[in-house]
Amino acid sequence: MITATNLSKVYNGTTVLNIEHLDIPKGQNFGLVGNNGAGKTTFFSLLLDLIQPTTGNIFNKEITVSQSEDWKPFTSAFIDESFLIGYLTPEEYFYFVGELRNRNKADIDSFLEQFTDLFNGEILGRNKYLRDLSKGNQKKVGIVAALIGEPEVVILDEPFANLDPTTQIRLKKLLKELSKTVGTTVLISSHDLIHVTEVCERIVVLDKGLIVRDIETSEATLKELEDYFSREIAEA
Ligand SMILES: Nc1ncnc2c1ncn2[C@@H]1O[C@H](COP(=O)(O)OP(=O)(O)OP(=O)(O)O)[C@@H](O)[C@H]1O
Repeated sequence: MITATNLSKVYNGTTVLNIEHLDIPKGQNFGLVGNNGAGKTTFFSLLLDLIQPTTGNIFNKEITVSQSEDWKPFTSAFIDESFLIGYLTPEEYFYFVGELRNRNKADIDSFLEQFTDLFNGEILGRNKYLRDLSKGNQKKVGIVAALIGEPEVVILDEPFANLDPTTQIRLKKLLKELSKTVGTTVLISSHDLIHVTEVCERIVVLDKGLIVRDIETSEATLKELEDYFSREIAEA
C-alpha cells in the first residue's frame, strides 16, 4: 500500500531521515517508534506531502505523493492541532471534513453516534470552539475527523498523548478494529511502547532517521523494545 524508496530528508546539511526501502502492506497496523528527533513526524509529513523529499519517493497505492494528488481521497491523518480549525465548533468541523469526503450532515450525525462514549459528553452539543477545548479533547476531534469517509489509509502522530487512560483504552480497541475488520492501513507513531505493541502488528524503530529495527509484534516485542531503548543508559 505504501512504499518508500531511497527516501531522505536533509535540513541544512543534516540528514534527518534516510530510508532505503520500506513497504507497508494494505491493512497493516504499523507503528513507528523512536526517540525525540528520530524522524517519525518527518516520515509522516513526507507521506502527506507536507514537505518535499530531498531524495527518493514515497508511494501511496502506487501514486507518487509528491507528484499527484490522487492519494488524497483515500488517505487521512491527524498530525497535530494545525489540522483543526480553531474558530469552528466540533460539529462544524466534522461537517466540514464530511463535505470534503462527500458525506452529508445526516451521514456525519450517524457516523458520530459510535463515538458517544469516547466523547464523554464533552465534545458535541457544547457550543465550544475547537480552540477552547482541552488538548485531549482537541485530539479526540482530530482523530475522529480523520476517520470520516472510510479512508483506506489513516496516519496518526502520537495518538495516545494527552488522552486520559479510559480514552487510551477505547482508542486502542478502535485502532485494532479498523485494520482487522475494515482493512484500513493504520500508521501510528508513539512514545508509549506498551500501547504501540498492543495496537500494532509491526513496529519499526527509527534512530537518527535510520530504520534500526523492523519487528513483527509478538509477546517478546515489548521487552525487545525496552531493552533497545535502555541500552544507552546501560552503556553509560
Ligand atoms: N523545518 C526544519 N528545519 C530544520 N530541522 C528540522 C525541521 N523539521 C524537523 N527538523 C529536524 O528533523 C529531525 C527529525 O524531527 P521529527 O520531528 O521528524 O522527529 P520525531 O521523531 O517526530 O520527534 P519527536 O518524538 O520529538 O516528535 C529533528 O532533528 C528536527 O529538529
